[in-house]
Amino acid sequence: MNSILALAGTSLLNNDRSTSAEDLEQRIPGFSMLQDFFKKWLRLDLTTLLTAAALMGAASTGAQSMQETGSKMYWWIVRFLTASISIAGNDRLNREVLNWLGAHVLLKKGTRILTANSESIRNDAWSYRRVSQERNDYHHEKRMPVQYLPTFGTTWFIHKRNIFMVRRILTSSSHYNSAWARTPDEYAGAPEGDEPLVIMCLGRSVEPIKRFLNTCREFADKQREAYITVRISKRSYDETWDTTILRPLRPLQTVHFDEKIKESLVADIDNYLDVNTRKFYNRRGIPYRRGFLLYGPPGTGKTSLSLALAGRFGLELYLLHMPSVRDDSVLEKLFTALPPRCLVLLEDIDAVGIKRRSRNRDDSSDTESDDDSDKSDSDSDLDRGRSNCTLSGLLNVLDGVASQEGRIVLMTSNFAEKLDKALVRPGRVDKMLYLGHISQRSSELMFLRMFGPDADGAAPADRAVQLPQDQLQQLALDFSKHILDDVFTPAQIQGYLLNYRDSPVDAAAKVESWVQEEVRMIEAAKEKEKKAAESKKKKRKERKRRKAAKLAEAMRDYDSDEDLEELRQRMKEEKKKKKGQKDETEEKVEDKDTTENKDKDKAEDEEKDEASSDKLDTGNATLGKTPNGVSDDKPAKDEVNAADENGAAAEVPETKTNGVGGGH
Ligand SMILES: Nc1ncnc2c1ncn2[C@@H]1O[C@H](COP(=O)(O)OP(=O)(O)OP(=O)(O)O)[C@@H](O)[C@H]1O
Repeated sequence: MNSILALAGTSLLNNDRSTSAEDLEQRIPGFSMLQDFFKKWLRLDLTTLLTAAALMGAASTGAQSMQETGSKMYWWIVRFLTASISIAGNDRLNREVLNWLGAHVLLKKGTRILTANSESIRNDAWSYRRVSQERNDYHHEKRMPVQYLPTFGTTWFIHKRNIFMVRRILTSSSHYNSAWARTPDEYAGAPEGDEPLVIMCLGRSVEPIKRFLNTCREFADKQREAYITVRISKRSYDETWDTTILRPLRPLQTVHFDEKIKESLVADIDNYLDVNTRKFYNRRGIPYRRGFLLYGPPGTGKTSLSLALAGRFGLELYLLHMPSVRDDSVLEKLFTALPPRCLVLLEDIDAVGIKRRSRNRDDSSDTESDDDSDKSDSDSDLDRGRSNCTLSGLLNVLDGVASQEGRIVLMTSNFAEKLDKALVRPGRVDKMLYLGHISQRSSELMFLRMFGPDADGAAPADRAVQLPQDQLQQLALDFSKHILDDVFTPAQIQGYLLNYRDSPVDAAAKVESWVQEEVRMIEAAKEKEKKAAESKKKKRKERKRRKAAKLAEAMRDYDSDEDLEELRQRMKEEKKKKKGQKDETEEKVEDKDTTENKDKDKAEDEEKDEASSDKLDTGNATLGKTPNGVSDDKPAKDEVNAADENGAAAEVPETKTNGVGGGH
C-alpha cells in the first residue's frame, strides 16, 4: 500500500497522470475500472485522492522524525548546558525538596493545576503544605474535608540567581503503557509525594544544586521544630514503617512529674546523643545504645513523656504497640529499617513472652489446683494482652548482633514487676522511671496550664476573658489543696479539668465534691477487691482441708511403710498424668489461637491504627469516672540506677517512690 501511495505521489509531483494510471493498473488489477467508477458517479479523480493521502502520510512521518530529532536535540542541550542530581522516591531528601517547592514555588505561583485528596496523606512532604481545614465534629461531620494540593511535572524557578528545573518522574507502569504516556506529568496522575526527582541547574557545576539541597534540608528542619514525626507500621504484612503522623510539639513542661527526675532524664539523653559519648562507646567496644523503661499505672504520662522527649531532642519517634506486632520476623524487619538516630517507643512491653512465663509458673508449682487461685488480678490483666513475639525475639532486636546502634529505646509497661529479668538488665534497660499518681503541686501546674493564656498570650478561643494571673494562681492553689497527694492519675485530673474548660472558677469550686465522690468510689473498689481476695483465700483453705482429709482417709487403709510408699508413688504418677493432659490441652488451645490470630490480623491492623491515633490524640479516652490506676503494689524505688554494659554505673541519682511531681 505504501508503494502505491508513493507511486501516486511521484506521478502527481511529476504531473504525469497517464504513466501513473498505467503503473497503478499494473499493480492493482481493476484500478482503471475503479477510477472510471469514481469519475462517473462521484466526480472524483482517484489518482489525485491517492496522491493527497500519500502526501499527508509523508508529512506526518516527517513531523514525527522532526519531533524525535527535536527531543534528541533538547536532551543534548540539556545535558550540555545543565548539571543535575537525581533523588530516589523513598529518600527523605525527596520529601524535603517537595516540601520546599510547595512552600516557595508552587503555592506562590498561584497554580491553576491542582490535585484533590480526601484521604489521609501518607507523605509528610504534602501534609506540611496542607491548608488546615478543621473537621466540625460538633455537627457530626463524617467526611474528610477535601484537600487541594498543587501538582507539577516539571517546574522552573530561580534560587540564589541560578535557574533550576525540578522534574517529577512518574513511575506508574500504567502511565507508560497507556495513551496517556504523552500527557504532561501534571495531568497524568495525582502525585503521591514519593516519585523520583531530577534537579537540574543551568550551568556545568553541581555546586548550586548542592547548595539548594542544603536549603531544603534547613527549611525542613525548621518546620520539624513545630512537629514531632511519628512513624507507625500500620499494615503488618508490609513490615515497614509505612505511616507518618505529624503531631504538634508537646513541650516537656506540659508533662508533669518530678522535676528532678525529668532533669536527670533530659541530661542523660543529652549526654548520650553527644558526639563524644559515641566516640567513647566506640573506642571501648561498648554497643552505642540506650534503653529506658517507663512504668506505672495507666494514664500517668508514659506516652506523653515519650512524645515530649522526641520533640525536645528533634528525633523521629517510631512507635510499636507490642501486642499488635505479628511475630519475631516482623519485629526484626521493623528494627532493621530504623534510621541510626531515632527514638523507638515500644508500648506495653509486658505483652511479650507471656506464654513462656505462664508455663514456667505452672511447671514450677507444686499443687496445680492452687495455681489459678494464686494468680493476682494484675496477672490476669496481663494475660489479656497477648503478643506473638517471643522474649528472645525482643531481646535479639534490642541488642543482638544485627541490631542498629545509635537509637534510644523507650519501653512502657503497666506491670514492670512482671517483666523478665533478662529484658530489664542493664544494656537493654539502662534506667527505669516510675510515673505514678499526681501530687498537689503537679495538679496546681496542670490547672495553670489548662486555664492560663495560650502560648501567644491570647485567651483560649472559647473564653472571651482571660482571668488575671494572680486570680488564676489563687484558684490553682484552692484547687490543688483538695487534690490528695498520690491518689489520682494525671489523666483523671486532666479529665476533670476538661469538663470545666471554659470556667476555671467552677473547676476550683466543684473540685471538693468531685474528690469526695472519687475517693468514695476508690474505697468501694478497694473493699470489693478485699472481699474477693478473702473469698479466694477461704476457698483455697477449704480445698486444702478437703485434700488433707481425703489423704488421711486413704492412709487409714495402709498399715505398713511399704503400703504408704506405694500410695505415694501412685499419687505421684497420677499427678504427672494430670499435668501431661493439661499441657496437651494448652497446646491445642495455643494452636487454635494461632489460626484465629491469622484471621484476626486484618481487623487487628485496623484496631491498632485506631488505637495509635487515639492514643496520640488528647487521651480523653483514659479519663473515666472509674477510680482506675490505683495500685497498692508500688515499686520500692521509682528509678533504678542501672549499670551499663561493662558494668559501669549509670549516673542518675536515686529518687522517691512517687515519680509524678513528688519533688515539688
Ligand atoms: N504526667 C502527666 N502530665 C500531664 N498530662 C498527663 C500526664 N499523665 C497523663 N497525662 C494526660 O493523660 C492522657 C493519657 O496520658 P498517656 O497516654 O501519656 O498515659 P500512659 O501512662 O501512656 O497511659 P497507658 O499506660 O494507658 O498507655 C494524656 O492526654 C495526657 O495529656
